[in-house]
Amino acid sequence: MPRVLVVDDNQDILTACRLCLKPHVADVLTLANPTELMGVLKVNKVDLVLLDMNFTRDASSGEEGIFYLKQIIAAYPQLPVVMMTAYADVNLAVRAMHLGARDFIAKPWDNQQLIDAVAYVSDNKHTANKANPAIKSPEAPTLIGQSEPMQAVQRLMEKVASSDANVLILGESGTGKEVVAKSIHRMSQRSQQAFVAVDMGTLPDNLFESELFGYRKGAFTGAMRDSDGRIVHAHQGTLFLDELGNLPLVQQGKLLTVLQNREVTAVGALEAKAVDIRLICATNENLQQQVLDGKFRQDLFYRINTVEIHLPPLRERGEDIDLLLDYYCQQYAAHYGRGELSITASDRKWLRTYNWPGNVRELAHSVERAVVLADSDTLDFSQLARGSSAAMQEAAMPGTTTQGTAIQDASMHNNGAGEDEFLLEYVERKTIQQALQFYRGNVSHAAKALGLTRGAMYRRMEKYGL
Ligand SMILES: Nc1ncnc2c1ncn2[C@@H]1O[C@H](COP(=O)(O)OP(=O)(O)OP(=O)(O)O)[C@@H](O)[C@H]1O
Repeated sequence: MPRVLVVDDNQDILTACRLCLKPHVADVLTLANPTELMGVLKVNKVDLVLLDMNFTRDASSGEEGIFYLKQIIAAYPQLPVVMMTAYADVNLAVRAMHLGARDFIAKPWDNQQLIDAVAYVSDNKHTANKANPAIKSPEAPTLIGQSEPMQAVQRLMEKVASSDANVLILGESGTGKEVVAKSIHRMSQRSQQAFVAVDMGTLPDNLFESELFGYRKGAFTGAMRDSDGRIVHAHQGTLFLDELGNLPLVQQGKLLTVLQNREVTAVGALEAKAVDIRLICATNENLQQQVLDGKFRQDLFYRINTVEIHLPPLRERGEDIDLLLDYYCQQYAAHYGRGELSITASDRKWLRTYNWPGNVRELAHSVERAVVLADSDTLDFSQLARGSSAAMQEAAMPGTTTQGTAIQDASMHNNGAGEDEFLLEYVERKTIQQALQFYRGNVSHAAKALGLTRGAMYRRMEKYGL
């Protein structure tokens, strides 16, 4: 049973959470002052954090909640965080989940919803959100792909795996750079050692050194014990630095020193520690151009790109689209306990020509959504098709595809990549469901709480089959 920390500056909410959760979890810790959050996490073992979005200092923007969420994720990437939002905060909930919150619950909730949310996240604590798992588990999904460009990638991976050469993986977002990194690790002689992934894109500047190099007790306020950094964790294994293109120049210099000397000095330490790591980096930026623009150090670039692997975008992988559709259809059908599901020939034809801006990640999410929403044993991709034509229309004539309310506003900001769309729909559906449950099925009350007209509410209920 999990130990839960509830962070909210409203004492009534803390008391209500404690009373409601106590019989269902190992322990409930409560904290009214969020500035003490990181200190509390340092000295208490906690399995889940329930974090309010809106603190009184900054009552309505949610920025403070986002700020604390980022802090937790940077310092404790595996710790699940469930955000507590208000009904109108659909945008914020989507943003928080993008940043790595595992789930959200909208206020006001009824007790069962709170208990269910905590139980769900603790049961699924290993199914990490994409933005969250900075130290990622080494079980890599199979790299699916038979197309000519993917066969070339496979051949290169096999060659490079047996060496200790540094590898730079380049490709658009969602093309599978992390899957490739994990596969190389698995095929390498280091496979029995750690695979440590660090998302440089979400690592705050001020935590760069302490996270990567570690720190000694007393090195700075709050450093209450010695801590090894991620590089030491990866000793004898593989260190995967994701989103390297975003690293500021000063930090590039520090990283280069470690790579050159093959040793790290923890913050506050007098002596360096020798490390033996295999380095794999990934980025969707054009690093060569960044070198030319003076944004990326040339010496670091040469050190990390001993072997470069270019992952082609999904739209250039031809028959792989069919393979991936089948693979994910099977996976999700099994996961959601559905029987055999199929995709019509005409849908397949369209899916082969769709340009998949979010690449394999978008395909996986689209199939998952279609499986979840399937009313028959044939998957329906019309939502994806509608989304893509709306996005094209929006690109051609901005402003023509959007309307008014809080919930509709949220979709305006998220009409781009498939992942955003998926999260938005998840958040929207769950918020509506929760409001209906809270108001015991009274549509008018729920619609009012959500800031929707009854018509808009019914349209959404129909869309989500509620
Ligand atoms: N060839 C593939 N076969 C099966 N699954 C894949 C493949 N490529 C990617 N995926 C899946 O697609 C999703 C995105 O992959 P991954 O995170 O490796 O992409 P990425 O290029 O690292 O993205 P980003 O640049 O956004 O970090 C994951 O769920 C991954 O399992």
